Amino acid sequence: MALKTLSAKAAAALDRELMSTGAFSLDQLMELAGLSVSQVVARVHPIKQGRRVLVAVGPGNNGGDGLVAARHLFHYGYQPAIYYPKRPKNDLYQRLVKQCEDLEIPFVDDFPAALESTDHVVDAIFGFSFSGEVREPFPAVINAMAETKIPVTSVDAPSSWDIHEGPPESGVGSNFHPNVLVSLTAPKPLVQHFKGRHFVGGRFVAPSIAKKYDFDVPKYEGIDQIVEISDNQVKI
Ligand SMILES: NC(=O)C1=CN([C@@H]2O[C@H](COP(=O)(O)OP(=O)(O)OC[C@H]3O[C@@H](n4cnc5c(N)ncnc54)[C@H](O)[C@@H]3O)[C@@H](O)[C@H]2O)[C@H](O)CC1
Ligand SMILES: [K+]
Repeated sequence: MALKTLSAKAAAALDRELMSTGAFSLDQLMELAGLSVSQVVARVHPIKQGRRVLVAVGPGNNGGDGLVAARHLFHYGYQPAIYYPKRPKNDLYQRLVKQCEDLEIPFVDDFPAALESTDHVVDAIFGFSFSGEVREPFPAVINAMAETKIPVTSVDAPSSWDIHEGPPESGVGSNFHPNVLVSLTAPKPLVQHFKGRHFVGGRFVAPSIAKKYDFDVPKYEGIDQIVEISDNQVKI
């Protein structure tokens, strides 16, 4: 099966469709997206390789996926820590933070310092709504993720990459190549520039909606929320 990519515009429209005609709430979609991310981390970084996972959380829904993933990882036995410098006031994010606080997951302020004591990193800073040049305080975070030897799993997009064109030619993000990518619902065109392990997650799209948006739902096995795919399965 050839997996088609979704443009940033189509991915945003799909999200709106799932929450209107699809009758999902944002909480539900984010829970399933974050659950997929947690399953990918557990698959690529089994707990015996180290329990500590640093989750970098951005200001939008990509960040929300990261908060959900941190909660699930805690319940699997990992020791997550969360870097969340820009916190919107909205109720959904506040509830996700409270759920993590109740688990005593630490919130850290100094991302480069936190990188010194972790075994894996989740990049949940920006997803399909990222555009332009990376604004403060995120350039130092992207640079640190680009330079570290610790494996990085990016949620939906390597943060700072253009959703269609991939890594910027110069400046922040030009040298950022995460080890693992979890595309949510469908890969975005930037995957043609991505060389690491690639998974699709977000097992919630009805066939009728996928057909309307002209993409294929990958074949998930059993009860898995994720499926690993190879480069030659993706059609740009
Ligand atoms: N259908 C699904 O699979 C679902 C996907 N989800 C995830 O949601 C993101 C998209 O979320 P959205 O809130 O639209 O945007 P982002 O998180 O990508 O980013 C918006 C956020 O970032 C700020 N921003 C944008 N550009 C910059 C910049 N250059 N510098 C600094 N800050 C920037 C902007 O102001 C916003 O605050 C998708 O990728 C999935 O990960 C959902 O969970 C639902 C289900
Ligand atoms: K990301």
